[in-house]
Amino acid sequence: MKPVPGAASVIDGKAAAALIDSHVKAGVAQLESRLGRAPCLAVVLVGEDPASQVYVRNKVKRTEAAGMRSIEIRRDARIEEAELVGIVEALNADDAVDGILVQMPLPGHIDPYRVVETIDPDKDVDGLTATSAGRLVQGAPGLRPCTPSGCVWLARQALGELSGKSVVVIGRSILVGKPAAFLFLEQNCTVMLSHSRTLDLPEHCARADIVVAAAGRPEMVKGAWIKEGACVLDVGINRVDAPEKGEGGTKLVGDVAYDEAARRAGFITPVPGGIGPMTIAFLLVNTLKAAAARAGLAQPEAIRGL
Ligand SMILES: Nc1nc(=O)c2c([nH]1)NC[C@@H]1CN(c3ccc(C(=O)N[C@@H](CCC(=O)O)C(=O)O)cc3)C=[N+]21
Repeated sequence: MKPVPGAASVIDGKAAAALIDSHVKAGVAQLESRLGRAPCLAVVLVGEDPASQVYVRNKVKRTEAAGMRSIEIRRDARIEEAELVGIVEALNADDAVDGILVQMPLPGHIDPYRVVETIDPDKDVDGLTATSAGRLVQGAPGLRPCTPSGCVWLARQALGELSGKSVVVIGRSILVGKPAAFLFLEQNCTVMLSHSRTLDLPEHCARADIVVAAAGRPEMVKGAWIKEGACVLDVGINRVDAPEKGEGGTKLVGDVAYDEAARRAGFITPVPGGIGPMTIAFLLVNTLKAAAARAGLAQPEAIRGL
């Protein structure tokens, strides 16, 4: 792909995710006979948050479409921490379960760290446990967080070899910002990890070949900050009021002021239809990887390099 000045190529995350899903499906077919069963992802959803319900439904649908087994465990928001920990322990002990995802956020009376740390690191398809984070930092084999994996994959599609490129990551969350910094470092990028206390963020962005916006603040990254031709990856998914859609209307926007940024960027991901679908694609990739690794089998050819 070649950038056109003044008109960014819009990265189609849905199409990219569909391509990765098809590789996963082929990989499942390659692995299944040696495994003697389908790879299996278990999703645990606590409470009734409507956005979470949508994501979980999408995950289940795409897991099954790729030929994998899906287990969905739903519990009332009043569940006690010990019971939730018990559910995770049972999934750890179940040899037919390859991946465990506990949907965040959890209700306030539950310590998310305690629950996450219960997950067997070899089944940690979110890459959220301290063990997975340590493996990433050390460059050791392990499961990597899905959203940052999607960011790196799309940046490689857009820009090719990433070695030496400068990256500004905005946001230092455990699930996205911090692992994104280390995954781009693994690609030999020069990484700046910025956050709410960073001074002169526009000046840092102006030098970045790749901007990863993951602060959770609607449209905070302005078009004028973006270097001509840069690759802008918008991780934010913010539901905001949209009075133009009538009373009570809402819409989804990212962390990037899209229209402005698209006039300067070489490549940009939209919201929705950008990074979001890639997150689920890499969740499926991780489930397949976990299934192979746990069985002591080689990674299926179809997902090599993912
Ligand atoms: N343990 C855990 N792991 C997660 O990975 C995790 C989580 N908890 N809690 C919630 C967030 C959110 N998340 C999304 C995944 C896909 C889309 C996605 O595919 N969005 C579509 C549709 C958006 C829409 O229309 O609502 C898009 O951006 O095009 C969005 C959000 C994963 N999360």
